Amino acid sequence: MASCGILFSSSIFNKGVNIVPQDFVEQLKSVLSDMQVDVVKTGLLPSIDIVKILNQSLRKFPVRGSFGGGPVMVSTSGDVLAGPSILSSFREELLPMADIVTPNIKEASALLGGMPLETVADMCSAAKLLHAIGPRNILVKGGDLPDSLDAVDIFFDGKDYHELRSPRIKTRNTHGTGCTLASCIAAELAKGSSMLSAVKVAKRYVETALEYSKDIFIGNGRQGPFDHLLRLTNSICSGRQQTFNPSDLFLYAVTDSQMNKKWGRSMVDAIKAAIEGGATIVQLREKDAETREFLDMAKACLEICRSHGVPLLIDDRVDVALACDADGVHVGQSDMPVRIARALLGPEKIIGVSCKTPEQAQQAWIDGADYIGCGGVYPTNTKANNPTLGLDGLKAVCIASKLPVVAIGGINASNAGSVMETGVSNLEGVAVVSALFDKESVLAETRNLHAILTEAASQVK
Ligand SMILES: Cc1ncc(COP(=O)(O)OP(=O)(O)O)c(N)n1
Ligand SMILES: Cc1ncsc1CCOP(=O)(O)O
Repeated sequence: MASCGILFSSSIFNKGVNIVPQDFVEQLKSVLSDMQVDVVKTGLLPSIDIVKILNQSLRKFPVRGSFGGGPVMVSTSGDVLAGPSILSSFREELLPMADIVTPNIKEASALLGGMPLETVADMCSAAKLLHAIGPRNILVKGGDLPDSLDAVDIFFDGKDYHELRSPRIKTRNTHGTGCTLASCIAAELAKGSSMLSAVKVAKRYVETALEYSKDIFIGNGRQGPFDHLLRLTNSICSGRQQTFNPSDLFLYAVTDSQMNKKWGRSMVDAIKAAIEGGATIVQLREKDAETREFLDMAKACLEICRSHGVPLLIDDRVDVALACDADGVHVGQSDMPVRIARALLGPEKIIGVSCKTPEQAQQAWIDGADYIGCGGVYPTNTKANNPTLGLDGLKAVCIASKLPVVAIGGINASNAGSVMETGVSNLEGVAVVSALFDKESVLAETRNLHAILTEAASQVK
C-alpha cells in the first residue's frame, strides 16, 4: 500500500470529531472521479476511511518507472504510485483542503517540480513551499535523506519548524510505514491531540514498531511489512504509563503537606498508605514549598508511585514535573496554559486542567488536555475562595466535555456515592484532599472511600 501522505482533519472534521460532513465526501468523490478512481464508500466516513480511500486511489496507479514529467507519488520501495496527470488535482484540489500533508523526500520534490532535496535545510525550504500551496501543516519525511545517521523529519506549521530526529533503524521491514504514520496521526487528532503531538505520537509508534519488527520475516519481496500488533503480542513496559488511562481517575489522591504534618506523617508515608488503600492516581500539591524542596519531595514520591504503577502528577509546576520526569501535571485556569504545557511536556505526559464551565471544558480538549478536574462540587476548606458548582454544575461540565472528568471539592465518604451516581458516562471518579489526608488513618479512609466508589459505580454502569 502506498503512503498517500494526506490527511483531512479538524477543520473538515468539525474540529477533530472524526466524522466527515457529507459535502466534503461529495467534493472528495468528484476529485477522485476526475482521477478515475471509484469511491467504494459513501455517507459519513471516519477519518481513517478517508486515508484508506486515498491510499486505494493511489494504488490504482501502480506504475513502476518514471513518467514524462517525473513521478509524483513514490513509495518507500521506490514504486511510482501516481503520475503527473494527477499532480494538478493534488495541488489545486486536495492539498489546499488538507490540515497536514506528509510527503517523503521524493514526493516533496515531485510536488515542487523536481526540486532537489539533499539536506535538512532543503527539507525546511520544501516544507515552506508546500505550505504556501495551502495545507495547514507539512511533515517532510526524511527517511531517504542521504548520508544521515538519524531519520530526520521536518514539521512546519506555517510559523515554526520542528526537526524531529530518531535513530535510523536498519531493517527491510519498512513496507507501509507512511500509511501507518498518516493513519496514526489521524487517530491521534480524532482523540483530540494537537497536530504536533499527533505527529510525535505517530512517529514514536512507527519507530517502536520498526524496532520491534526489524528482524522478523513476513511475506515475500524486497521489503517486508512491519508488525502493527506489537503491543498485543509483546507487553512493552518502560516502567511508567505508556498512555493515559481514564479509569486511573477513579480515586484521585491530592496531597497536602500541612495536613500530613498535623497528623505526624511524612508525605511519602501518606502516599504509600493512600496507594495501599486503593488510590489510583496521586497529585503532589504543594502551595508553600520552595522549588528545591518541592523537587526533592516529588522525586521521593515518584519512587513510591512508580513502584506501584500509579501515576504521579504535579500540581501547577511544569518545571518540577519535567525535572523529575513525573507522569504529568495538573494546571488551573490561571496557570501555565494547557497548549504550552503540552508543548513543553510532549505528547505522552498526562495533563489535567481545572474547569468550572462548559466553555472551559471544550477549550481543554482543543488545547490537548487529557482530563478535566471539575469543582468545587461541594464547599471546601482546603482551597480558599473556590466557588461551589454543585452536582448540576458538575453535570453541565461533564456533558460539554469530550474528555474524562474527575470531580473535586468537599468530597468525602458521605457524599462520594451521590457524585458517582450522577450518571454521566465520562465522570470517571473523585479527587480528594482532606477526606484522606486530614484524617488519622490514610489507609483506612482510602479503603473505605474506594469501597463506596466501587459500590456506586456498580449501580450506574
Ligand atoms: C484533580 C484536580 N482538579 C482541580 C484542581 C485544582 O487545581 P487549580 O485550579 O490549579 O487550583 P490549585 O490546586 O492550584 O489550588 C486540582 N489541583 N486537582
Ligand atoms: C484543589 C481544589 N480544587 C477545587 S476544590 C479543591 C480542594 C479539594 O479539597 P478537599 O477534597 O479537601 O475538599
